[in-house]
Amino acid sequence: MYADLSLERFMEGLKKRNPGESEFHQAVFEVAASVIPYIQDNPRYRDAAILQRMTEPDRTIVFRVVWEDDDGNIRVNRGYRVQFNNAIGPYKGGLRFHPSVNLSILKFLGFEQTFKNSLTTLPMGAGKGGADFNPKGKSDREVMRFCQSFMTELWTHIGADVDIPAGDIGVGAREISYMFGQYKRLAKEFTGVLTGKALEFGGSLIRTEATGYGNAFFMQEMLAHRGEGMKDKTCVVSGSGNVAIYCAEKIRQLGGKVVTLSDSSGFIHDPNGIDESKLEWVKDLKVKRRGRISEYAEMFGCEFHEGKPWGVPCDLAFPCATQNELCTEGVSQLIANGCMAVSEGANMPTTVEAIDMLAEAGVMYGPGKAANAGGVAVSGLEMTQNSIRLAWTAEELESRLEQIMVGIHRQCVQYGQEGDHVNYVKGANIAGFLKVADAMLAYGVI
Ligand SMILES: NC(=O)C1=CN([C@@H]2O[C@H](COP(=O)(O)OP(=O)(O)OC[C@H]3O[C@@H](n4cnc5c(N)ncnc54)[C@H](OP(=O)(O)O)[C@@H]3O)[C@@H](O)[C@H]2O)C=CC1
Ligand SMILES: O=C(O)CCC(=O)C(=O)O
Repeated sequence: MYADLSLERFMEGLKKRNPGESEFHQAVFEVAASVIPYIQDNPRYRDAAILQRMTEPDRTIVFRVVWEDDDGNIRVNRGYRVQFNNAIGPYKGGLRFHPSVNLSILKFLGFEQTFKNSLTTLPMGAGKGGADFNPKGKSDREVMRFCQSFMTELWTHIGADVDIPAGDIGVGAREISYMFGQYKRLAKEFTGVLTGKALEFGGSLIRTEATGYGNAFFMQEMLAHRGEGMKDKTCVVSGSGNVAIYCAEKIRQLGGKVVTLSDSSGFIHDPNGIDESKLEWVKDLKVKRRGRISEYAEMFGCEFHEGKPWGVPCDLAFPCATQNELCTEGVSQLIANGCMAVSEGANMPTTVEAIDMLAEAGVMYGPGKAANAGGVAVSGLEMTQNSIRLAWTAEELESRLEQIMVGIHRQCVQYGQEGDHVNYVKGANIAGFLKVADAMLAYGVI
């Protein structure tokens, strides 16, 4: 029935079934382009319609979230959980609170999560959720009331062996704590139903750092594969949230020099490098005071510019803010300045056309589903620790994280080697696909 499976026909069908979901189309296109040729060579996946099944979420839950602001106004938001695929473990993936959140964005994120979680080698399926709620400018009490209302609706759909949400944009330790407290109250049970929890109630050391650290480890592996290292490399990092901050921290520890950070208002350029004490100041600014990155320029006497940081000369680039933040214009600047490699901390930060340009220019490119898998990997380790009711040390966890990132790099090389270079997109997509596809084949037609 699917003997004539072609990328064009597949994408045509997908767009027809999911109209207007441009981010979801983009994420599927990127995977299908490398996986369809593999499926054609391995017809058991084609005949079982595995890719068609993998691109349809198991289910999508959409709900109203009503809460009261500090002035007594009743506010209404929309909440979601997309339970994408549980072939290799319970649904697992973050929650995003941002005004741009819609079904297209959550489906792209849930789809990517399927491959990412498979690459970690841990038993985790894929899900993603969130709400079009904007935590910016809200008081702690407002955020608490929103989180409690959100969880009041979500809690019956999740569970420690069913679906385990975590953080993403706009959801950090504060939000996870409010949601965990409400889950515990409603379910009358204390289980590891969320990850990214505080240490006092079942959280894991290194989870806060994991995505950013993992991204720096992945870059280190790509460089080592070419006989290079991080030492003395000038690095451009975008974002100034959880992923960006800890990516910058690990880059510095590995000997690189980070010269930019950004937020949605613009970027700072500090040619002297963002050292440890400046980074501690940024953590306080972003996590406690919830300020803007422009304040860094005032504090440390450097430049602040509107726009994105890709025009700043660098050896290495780390997009760590959001989807489609690195377009053809930014990639042209990176290439013109001699950038050697891009490693994605964010999910799908580089557009399809920009990825093609990087490949043509021979710039190494680590896609997010491989390079930022460290966060969900340590979430998986948090689940393990919750199950055995033990807490591992930071050293143990960081070493496991590094080994997982080395293993992901190895899988990319195994499936992505093309002549004398590695196609990391192809490698990550095929390696991630195989484990999930084989599990789905084993289950029969469900
Ligand atoms: N947290 C995790 O463990 C993981 C996160 N990721 C991905 O990493 C990325 C960053 O997440 P995280 O650091 O957790 O989120 P945070 O909310 O902690 O930080 C997000 C950062 O990105 C900036 N940003 C958000 N939206 C935009 C936009 N439209 N344009 C420009 N800048 C923007 C924010 O700036 P501002 O404050 O101005 O909005 C902020 O600096 C996301 O793509 C996420 O999906 C991937 C794997 C795991
Ligand atoms: O830790 C998790 O479960 C989720 C991390 C995440 O949302 C992601 O990998 O994009």
